[in-house]
Amino acid sequence: MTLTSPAPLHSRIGVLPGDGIGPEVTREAVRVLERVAKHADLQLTFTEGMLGGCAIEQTGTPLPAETWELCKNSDALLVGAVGGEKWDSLPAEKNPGLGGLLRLRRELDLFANLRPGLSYLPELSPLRDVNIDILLVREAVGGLYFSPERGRGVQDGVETAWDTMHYTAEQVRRIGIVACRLASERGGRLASVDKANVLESSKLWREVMREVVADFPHLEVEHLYVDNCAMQLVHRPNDFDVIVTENLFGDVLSDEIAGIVGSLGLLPSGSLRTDKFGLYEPVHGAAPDIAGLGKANPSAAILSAAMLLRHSLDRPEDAAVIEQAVTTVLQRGIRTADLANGDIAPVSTSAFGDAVLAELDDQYHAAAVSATGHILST
Ligand SMILES: NC(=O)C1=CN([C@@H]2O[C@H](COP(=O)(O)OP(=O)(O)OC[C@H]3O[C@@H](n4cnc5c(N)ncnc54)[C@H](O)[C@@H]3O)[C@@H](O)[C@H]2O)C=CC1
Ligand SMILES: CC(C)CC(=O)C(=O)O
Ligand SMILES: [Mg+2]
Repeated sequence: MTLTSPAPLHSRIGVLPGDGIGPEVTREAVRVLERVAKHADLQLTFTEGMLGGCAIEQTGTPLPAETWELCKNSDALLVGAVGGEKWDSLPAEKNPGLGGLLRLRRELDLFANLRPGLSYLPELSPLRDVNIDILLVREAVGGLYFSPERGRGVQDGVETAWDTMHYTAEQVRRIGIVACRLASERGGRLASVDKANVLESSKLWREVMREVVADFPHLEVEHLYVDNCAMQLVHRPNDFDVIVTENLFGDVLSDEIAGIVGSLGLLPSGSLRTDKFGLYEPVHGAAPDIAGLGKANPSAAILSAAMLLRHSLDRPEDAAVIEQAVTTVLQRGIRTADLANGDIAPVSTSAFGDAVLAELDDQYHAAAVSATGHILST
């Protein structure tokens, strides 16, 4: 999707690896971008910053001022993941998720969180006959995660906690328009997901979405309650094209889509606004259960780097080369532990990255050869 002006020739990438497997998978994504830069004559500079639990340990806050400066002085951000048991129950401003990553998305107004779920290899799905190409469009700066009223206390003698789901019509409208435009560029089908039989915020969501889709009469539109959508995704996954939904529902449904594709390690994301700036990160979290073991699948991080090239740097061809390289490596049976089965011995995170780099070299070499005809003279 093109939202505005061309990217500069030299681009500054802010890298926030975060916690758990974040640094392991981000390292592979940076290696891939460096290799693409070499082949495709791109000038990229990478500057690393702290976000999340690692930042709390060093500075006492999940989003330190230096990180904020780095973000403001970058053309795009590559993020790993944040969080861990040690910090997850800290109060909002100290919490790696809420006070770190979510705050960053919100303060940078990165409202359009695109989460593509693609059957890179249909056989990886735990379901039969699945071949999906779903784009989940998640509203990312409103809703329950940014409750204007949240809290905990004793009310009428009863221990109580509360969060409030809050949306303005304008917040719904702008994400709705993005989703309709994307659906128009893709398969022409849109599912708007809410819980309008119960929630006031969802009643508004549905009313506004009905108004928005009226301007896109060529789209085939369905409005689904989120519980039904969760079921339909398993029942008829191939029927979905673009799904648009609010923040919490999108968070949950994107993990479900990852499960349908075959692993959380396969789903990338990009959080965009109306200029070229974007934040790119895997859908998965910090996975403390496998952190430091070299077991993490770096595909989601690498594919997020591809999204960065496509959406922030106007390099769709290079993005496609990365996506093809990841697909080819998976097809060759080179897989990390989350995707290996009895017949396939798993490779490490960095070995998977090496295989993607080798594939990139092959693809760029083949493209150069076919452009010059050089192969005929060797
Ligand atoms: N975007 C972010 O920064 C997110 C952070 N989190 C944080 O991450 C921590 C763990 O949360 P969980 O609910 O366990 O979610 P998670 O996404 O980290 O892990 C869920 C399951 O998927 C596996 N998994 C995730 N990514 C993988 C990869 N690349 N390769 C192979 N397996 C992978 C994990 O090993 C785990 O079994 C928590 O502290 C949570 O707050 C959770 C979700 C998103
Ligand atoms: C910090 C978490 C709420 C992030 C998350 O799970 C997500 O954005 O998918
Ligand atoms: Mg999530």
